[in-house]
Amino acid sequence: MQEITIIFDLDGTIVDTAPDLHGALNHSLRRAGRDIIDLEHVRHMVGRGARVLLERGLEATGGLPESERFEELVEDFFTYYQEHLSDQSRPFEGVVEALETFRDAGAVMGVCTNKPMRFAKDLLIDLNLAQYFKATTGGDSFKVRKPDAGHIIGTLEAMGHNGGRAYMIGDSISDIDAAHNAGIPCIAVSYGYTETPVHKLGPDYIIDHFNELVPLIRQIG
Ligand SMILES: O=C(O)COP(=O)(O)O
Ligand SMILES: [Mg+2]
Repeated sequence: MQEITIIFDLDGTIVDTAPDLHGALNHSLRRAGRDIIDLEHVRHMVGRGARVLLERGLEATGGLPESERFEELVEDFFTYYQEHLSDQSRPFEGVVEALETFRDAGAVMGVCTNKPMRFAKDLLIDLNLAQYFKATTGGDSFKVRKPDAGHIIGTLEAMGHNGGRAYMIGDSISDIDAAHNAGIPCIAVSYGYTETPVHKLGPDYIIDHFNELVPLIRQIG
């Protein structure tokens, strides 16, 4: 494998975070006197960060409250989620093996997520994944975030990218658009949290299981 740089999305791509996001969202919806939402519905709401997730949850259960109340709920949601980041969230099958293989092959790896940085950092530590990544950037690391090219470019810079081959691996339109906006190819996973199937979102390659990633990258270089 030639020297390669790989940027991974987090939620829905390398870690199945939906169960804990679901738990935190329902905690906040109960606080707001709303109905709770089922897991399948919540899976499709993930992708634009925790704040947008809460916004979407409230919109789906009666609408957004006035802004002061909304900010209180955001704070409460963040506090609860911080304490339950890795209760049930686990790496998808094949992820650890692939990261080991890439590391042994000398690939430089990073994480580019729209999740707030403090959650991303703690979650990767909890799951023993932080060791694989040269840099992690969150939805609040820069002035912009995915799908803006600046989030990918900032992540590449933080990884010390030298201009060689780079790939983005993601599950949503934000990942695919961000990669393309930054001029790098995107490999989409088909099992993630997007409502629209990824084949309709224009990725360069699609994998259905993480164990397809190493052979694919070996093949395309
Ligand atoms: O938490 C989110 O909404 C998005 O996170 P992701 O960018 O890692 O998919
Ligand atoms: Mg994602």
